[in-house]
Amino acid sequence: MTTTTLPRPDTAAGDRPEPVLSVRDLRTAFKTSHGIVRAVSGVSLDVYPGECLGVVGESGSGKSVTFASVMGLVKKPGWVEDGEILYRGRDLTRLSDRELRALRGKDIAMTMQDALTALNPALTVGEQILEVLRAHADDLPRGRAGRAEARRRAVEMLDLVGIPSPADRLNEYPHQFSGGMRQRIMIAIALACRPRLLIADEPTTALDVTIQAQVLELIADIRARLGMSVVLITHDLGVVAEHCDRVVVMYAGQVVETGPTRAVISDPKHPYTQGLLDSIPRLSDLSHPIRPIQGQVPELIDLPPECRFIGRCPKRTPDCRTGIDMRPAGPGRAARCILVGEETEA
Ligand SMILES: Nc1ncnc2c1ncn2[C@@H]1O[C@H](COP(=O)(O)OP(=O)(O)OP(=O)(O)O)[C@@H](O)[C@H]1O
Ligand code: NI
Repeated sequence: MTTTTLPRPDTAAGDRPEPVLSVRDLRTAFKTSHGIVRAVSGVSLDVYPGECLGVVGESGSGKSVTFASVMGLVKKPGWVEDGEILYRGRDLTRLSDRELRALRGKDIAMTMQDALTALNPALTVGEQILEVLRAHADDLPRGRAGRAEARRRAVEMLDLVGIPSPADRLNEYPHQFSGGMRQRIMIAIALACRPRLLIADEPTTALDVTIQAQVLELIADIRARLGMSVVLITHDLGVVAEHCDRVVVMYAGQVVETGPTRAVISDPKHPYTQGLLDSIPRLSDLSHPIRPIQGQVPELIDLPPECRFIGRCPKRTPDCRTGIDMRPAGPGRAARCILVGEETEA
């Protein structure tokens, strides 16, 4: 398939700076006993300085694998087959493990979907933050002064994420914290070296609604204070609507729609995005009944070239069998649907 050229985001407000992160035509696969699972097939996206980008899609659409690829954390039987991952102009797919380790935490940090398994149960939260600081903070003095300074920063981080009495709680283990607090701790660890880019993978799935809102507010607040970019991975378009400047909608390992959040939500161009909207009570037009998208995500093995949404699409036509690349769909927008061009011309 040809390389997808994404339109630049709306530049009406002035020229956009260069993206912090540019993913181009990324392909990541897993070898399984059933065949090769193509979890990510040709994903392209950009993250701009200071923005919050939402990445949304149902379970299994390839959100986590896309960003595990960015972090160089895809493990066997998986591998990155092809594509470019440009971080401030450097292609991360060409870096050695050592160079990638140096970058992780310091430049790009990711909080994992499952806070309990991502934290080390055998180390206190203080030790885990100090580990990151020791590995990356090159401005720390040597010896005792350095240790004291690292500790001070660890307390500051726990305080920043809203953990009460941070100096005391530094010496506690992950299991001594609630689910919401563990998510905060993971964010504290991720932020310890003040990365330029934070990738938050489903930071709120396991949390109750009030705590969810708190964690998202916290990320927004820190983003504003530290001026970093955030990628918020979620299956909840409602979360995207509230917190993200732009959105990337993924389906079956591909990007199917991208654009400024407000534009995409008020006028979705891809039937899958429309389907996601209709399945969310808060966002769907209340004059229509709320309905989940019928059918299932196709198995990602030996997929034909046709549109991957064809089996579930209420608007499918015989032409959808040929498959399609992303098409421009308005300022800063693109969608992978043959109806897009026709609609604009009509
Ligand atoms: N270790 C693995 N072995 C085989 N296939 C895998 C593996 N990890 C992921 N996959 C495949 O990649 C697909 C995409 O997974 P991914 O975790 O990226 O989805 P996701 O969009 O993050 O979903 P969720 O919302 O459930 O987190 C999965 O459906 C699965 O088929
Ligand atoms: Ni995931």
